[in-house]
Amino acid sequence: MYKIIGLTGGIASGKSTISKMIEQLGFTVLDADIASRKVIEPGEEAYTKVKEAFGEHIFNEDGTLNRAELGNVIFNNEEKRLLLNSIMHPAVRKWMNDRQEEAFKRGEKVVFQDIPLLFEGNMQKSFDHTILVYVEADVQLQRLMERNNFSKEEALARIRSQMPLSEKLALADEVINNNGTEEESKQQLLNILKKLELL
Ligand SMILES: CC(C)(COP(=O)(O)OP(=O)(O)OC[C@H]1O[C@@H](n2cnc3c(N)ncnc32)[C@H](O)[C@@H]1OP(=O)(O)O)[C@@H](O)C(=O)NCCC(=O)NCCS
Ligand SMILES: Nc1ncnc2c1ncn2[C@@H]1O[C@H](COP(=O)(O)OP(=O)(O)O)[C@@H](O)[C@H]1O
Repeated sequence: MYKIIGLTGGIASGKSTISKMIEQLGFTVLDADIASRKVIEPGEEAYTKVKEAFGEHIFNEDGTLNRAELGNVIFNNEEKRLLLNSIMHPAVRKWMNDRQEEAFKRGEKVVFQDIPLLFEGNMQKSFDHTILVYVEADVQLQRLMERNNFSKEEALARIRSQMPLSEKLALADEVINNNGTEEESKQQLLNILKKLELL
């Protein structure tokens, strides 16, 4: 039987950190952030649609997406964010599902999908299990400001565009509390994978 595991959290909660650990154990992890970069390369369908919807000013002179500019637009304007989501998310889902099929054809039995907006998109039914990477709000803010060199306002605008992690707790099957050290989180991950009989 094939298994599909959803890994989620919030911005800077530690999804990539946990994803790396999962990959080191030999599993395939598909990353929705990578998918969202692929589907907006020049020539792709989402590229044309985003250009029509948002205009030339969010693109660089070489035609590539100016990510900082589009980020400034959508993290400060809910209507525009939902518009971008409506263009990007079907393309991201298709990219992820195509890669997943390839992994299963290679003979893999389990695939993880790292999706920041899994619960916002009400996608839990598509997964056999969901794992939430959780941190307290103050830790999330601190780590985001440090990782991206964001001001408090820039960081809060991004955090507030997502469902609070405290609300995601009730929706997840399994939780990794990533407030502590990476080693502590790794131990929690191993326990969950053993419980799910994946190790
Ligand atoms: C707006 C955008 C161009 C900004 O690009 P960027 O500055 O390079 O930022 P990233 O793509 O690395 O995104 C940073 C984080 O913002 C959050 N984020 C991205 N798009 C978001 C959205 N539409 N709504 C809420 N949060 C979003 C994610 O949590 C993301 O990843 P992380 O949790 O792994 O840190 C880009 O985020 C984008 O294309 N977003 C739309 C696609 C999307 O919804 N992606 C999320 C996964 S499907
Ligand atoms: N347990 C931890 N202790 C200290 N720093 C951490 C821990 N987990 C993640 N980080 C750091 O916090 C930031 C956000 O983690 P990251 O894995 O990039 O989150 P996400 O993929 O959810 O956005 C990164 O700079 C990362 O190195």
